[in-house]
Formats: sequence, structure tokens, C-alpha cells
Amino acid sequence: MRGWVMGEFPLSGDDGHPALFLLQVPQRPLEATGCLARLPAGPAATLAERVKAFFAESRPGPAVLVGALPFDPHADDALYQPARLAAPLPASAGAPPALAGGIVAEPSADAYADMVARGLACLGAGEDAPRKLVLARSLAMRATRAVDPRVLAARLGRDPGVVAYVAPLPVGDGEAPAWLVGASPELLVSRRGLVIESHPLAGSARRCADAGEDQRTARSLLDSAKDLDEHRYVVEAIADALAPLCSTLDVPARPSLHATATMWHLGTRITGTLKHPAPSAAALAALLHPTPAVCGTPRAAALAAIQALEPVERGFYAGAVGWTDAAGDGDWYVAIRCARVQGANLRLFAGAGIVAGSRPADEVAETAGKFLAMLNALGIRDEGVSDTQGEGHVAAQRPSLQGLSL
Ligand SMILES: C=C(O[C@@H]1C=C(C(=O)O)C=C[C@H]1O)C(=O)O
Repeated sequence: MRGWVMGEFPLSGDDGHPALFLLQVPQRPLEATGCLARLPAGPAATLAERVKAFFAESRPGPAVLVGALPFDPHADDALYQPARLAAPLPASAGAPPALAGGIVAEPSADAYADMVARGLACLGAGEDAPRKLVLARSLAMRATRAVDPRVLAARLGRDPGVVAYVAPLPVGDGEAPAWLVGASPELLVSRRGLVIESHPLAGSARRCADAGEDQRTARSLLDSAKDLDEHRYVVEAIADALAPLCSTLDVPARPSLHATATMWHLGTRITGTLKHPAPSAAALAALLHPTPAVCGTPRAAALAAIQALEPVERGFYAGAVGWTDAAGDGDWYVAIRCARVQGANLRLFAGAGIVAGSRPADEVAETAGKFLAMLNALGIRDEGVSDTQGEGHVAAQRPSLQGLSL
């Protein structure tokens, strides 16, 4: 376990970016500014005890920790006690940042298709081999000036199917502050008293501009054996992890549809009542993360395959963002549909679950669809997707996705 080196977190106003954490959950939106104390960093396995030790000390200020868990459960997390809590001001979305230069796909769409093919080859190859694997790719781009995470979050938050978020990320000495900014449709876990909820998603299809075709896409997703298979692994893993901790656990037998502005997903709303002693929301998040929705199954084999196959480190993408308070309540969302933003640099991430029967070209298309939330927030429109975010027009000088092989 190692503590934060002073200055590696964007915590003060010196650089024009006061510490900002934002989680726009409809029933309980949270905006946290400033930082009173950092939680000593560590892996997921020690999060519950670190959180407990933190709240055991008497401390001035809000009795809450906010922050992010990285994708790799063995890597250091980034949680801190903010100085102030407030309901977020209704942010005006404003203009997207202007981009300088092109978009660099890392890996390229073709290299990603190869990666998926290699991933498919290792599925089920031996007893310990993964049965599901989630493989991700990234798009790197630069804005003409430092990106304001708040503007991006406000633009992302116009979609009622997502929870927009901003979380500060650790950076190296002397580097500009970095943020994870995104719009998650997926609740990892929430806890209020003994009541818990999780809404895992897996199995996806890109939405269509034509209403009839959009409905047909949704219906065929509900009937897709491959997608139901992908989904089942996630629900089983979450239900198996929660069952020993709960006195009641309701797991619907079949998933239902969840819509964002750009994607359809299969989702299962799992609810339960915790037994005493009830683990905190942070402990529950650490227990569940990373689920087969972002990693695969079995977890260790999928994690090893991801680390061997993906050329770009995920960092905090596909981790979790959220808060936990001294009473143990909290909300944790899966950190997807996001970008790492540092100064004028952005790196977007998107991944897709691969099971027997997946096809590389389909996974390229699915990840391209998943990039759209963030690309649209950046003012990059795709003519194939309906303008459900209400912008109404495509500014002529804004880049279009047409012709870009994403
Ligand atoms: C990994 C991502 O999304 C996850 C994977 C999904 C899938 O494979 O169908 C669906 C929702 C998320 O759980 C992502 O958006 O980057």
C-alpha cells in the first residue's frame, strides 16, 4: 500500500482545477469539491479495511469518501475525502472543445479485430481458460486547449439513460491534472442501509436512426443467444458474490432492455437485503469489481488475457467511480463510456464482451457504437445515429465520423 505523493492529484486551485468529483445519479446527484484527506491508496482487496480505518478516526468535514477504482483490482485506487459537498449546479452544457488534428485509433480497427480473433482462440482452450473475455480499444485525440471536465460531463449528462461522472486521477510529478470523465449506464452497486441494488449490463447493439429498425434491433437483442450468454455470466457472478451476504436477493430470470441515446443493452436489476454485519458500499464494490461485464470469466484468466492482448493500459477505464460514507451507504458505477482527460489530451475507451460465437467485425462495430456517447459530447457526430441528445444540428465545421474507420 502506498500513500499519495503530494501534488499527484489535482486537488488544489493552484492549477485552475480545484478537486472536482461529480456523479449525477438522478435521485442523489453528488458534487464534491476540494480535498481534506486522501485515503491511503491500495488494491481492491484492502479497500474495505482502509475505508473502515479512515472513518474510525474522528475527522472534521463531510463523512464521505469519493473517487475511482482502477480496472486492475491489484492496482492502487484513488479515493479522498472532499472539503465540500453540494448538489450539482444545473450545468449548462456549452460548446464542445475544438479538436486539433485527427483521431488516432489505438489499436486500429483492424488490429482490434485481430485481437478479438486471438481472444476467441483462447476461449475455452483448457480448463482454466476464459469462457468470456472483454476486449477494449482506445481513440486518442487532442483539443486546441485544456478540456474542462465539467463541460464534457454536462454534455454527456443530457442522456437520461446514463450517469455522468468526473473523477480526479493520479498523475506523475509535474504533470497536468487528469480526470476520468464519462457517462455510465451501469450501476455496479448501491447501498442504502441494508438495501442493495446492482444493474449489470452485457449484450449490446447500436441504436438506429429509423424508429422501426431501432425497435427491431432491440427485439433481436432480447432474443440473441450469444448476447444472453454474455449477459448470464455477469448476472451469475454478481448473484454468487452477493448471495452469502444477503437475507433476500431478487434476481430476475431474464434481462430487460436498457437504452442510452446511442446503445441498447441487456440489463438485470438485482436487489437484495444485507445481513448483519453489512459491508459498506465500498466493500461491496471491491468485492464485485471487475465483473464479467468489463473483464470476463473466470476473472483471473480473463484479466491475464486482457493484459496480454490489449496494447493500451486501461488505467481507470472499466474500473468504478463512486462514493461511500461513514454509515456504509454509497453508489458505485462502472467506469465506462469515458475518456481520460489530461490538459488538451483525451483518450477514449470502449470494450466489448467476447464469447464463443462472437465475430470480430461485429465487435469492431459494437465498440464504435460505444464510442459515440463521448464522440457526440465532443461534437463529433455520426449521421447513422439519431440526434436524441437534442443538439438539433451538426455544426458544419465539426468533424463527422463518416469516412473515419473507427
Ligand atoms: C466494456 C464496455 O461495456 C460493457 C460491455 C457490454 C457488452 O459487452 O455488451 C455492455 C455494457 C458494459 O457492461 C464499454 O462500454 O467499454
